[in-house]
Amino acid sequence: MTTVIDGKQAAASVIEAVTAAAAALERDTGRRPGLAVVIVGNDPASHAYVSSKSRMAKQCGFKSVQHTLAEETSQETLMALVAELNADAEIDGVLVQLPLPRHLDSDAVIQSILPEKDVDGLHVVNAGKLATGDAETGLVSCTPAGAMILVRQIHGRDLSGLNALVIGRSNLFGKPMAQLLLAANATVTIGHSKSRDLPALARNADILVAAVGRAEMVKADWVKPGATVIDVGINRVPAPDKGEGKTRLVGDVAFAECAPVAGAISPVPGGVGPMTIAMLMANTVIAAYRANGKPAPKF
Ligand SMILES: Nc1nc2c(c(=O)[nH]1)N[C@@H](CN(C=O)c1ccc(C(=O)N[C@@H](CCC(=O)O)C(=O)O)cc1)CN2
Repeated sequence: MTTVIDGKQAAASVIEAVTAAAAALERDTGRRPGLAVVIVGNDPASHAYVSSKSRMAKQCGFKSVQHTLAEETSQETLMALVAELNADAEIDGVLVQLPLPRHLDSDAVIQSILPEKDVDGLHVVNAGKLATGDAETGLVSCTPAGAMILVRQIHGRDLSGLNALVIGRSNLFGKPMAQLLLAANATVTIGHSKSRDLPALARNADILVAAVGRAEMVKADWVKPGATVIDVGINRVPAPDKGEGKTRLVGDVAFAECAPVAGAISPVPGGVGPMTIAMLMANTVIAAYRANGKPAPKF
């Protein structure tokens, strides 16, 4: 029987623990964790994600600040805002929603966030700490951290002897996911658009993580029987059955055909997606504990 991994339930458990940790910090220090979320432009999906982040931060008992900037915002204005948030003692976490409009240099903006406030885990200092195994002082990118919690539900903390394939090599997901799997002792391969035979690599994987951004690309004959399949894709495709112009959300994995072959599989929606926001809250509470000189909770 295939296990369908419930990301909403896992996210709810993380949020419960974050809320308790935030309340304990406020009791001890009189300070609540503070999260600032910055969005530039008009992308409707990004606005929806940012609203969820701000709402969830409030629900967790944080000070929650949202900065909504116009599409034509200059690099200087955005960097000045990040500098202001870096200097704000009430703000523990700064997140700039991606993607930014094309005229802006995302990397320069992300690298200007103080590493200790980089709750997206994208600063080179945090990426470097992850790569060198420093889990104690760094911050890990939210989606891979969340995906790893789902993997742990199935396999526990030690992945010794298991082959893992991560399809995708982005800084936001593929690279940190591979590092987390490696740190848990898996034998890790990173596949991407230039890999010679992705289906063959996938068939060798006990843990198959798909983050390619191509709707339902992973087919049933890519999946090793009994494998754990983690789908990180978020693709909107036309859904004429729902009415003209309507869309539905699908992952990078063809769920209906892969589920019967897999041992465990995360759905889209309701799998990794909800974990992204939960882990952002976890990173913010971790940053707040550290800023107050207290040992940070683990998630
Ligand atoms: N600065 C960042 N930008 C972006 C990140 C990020 O981690 N940091 N990730 C994505 C978008 N994202 C959060 O920002 C995100 C994506 C998806 C979900 C989610 O809960 N998805 C639901 C479905 C939601 C829907 O119906 O559209 C699910 O999969 O169940 C949360 C957050 C890019 N930008």
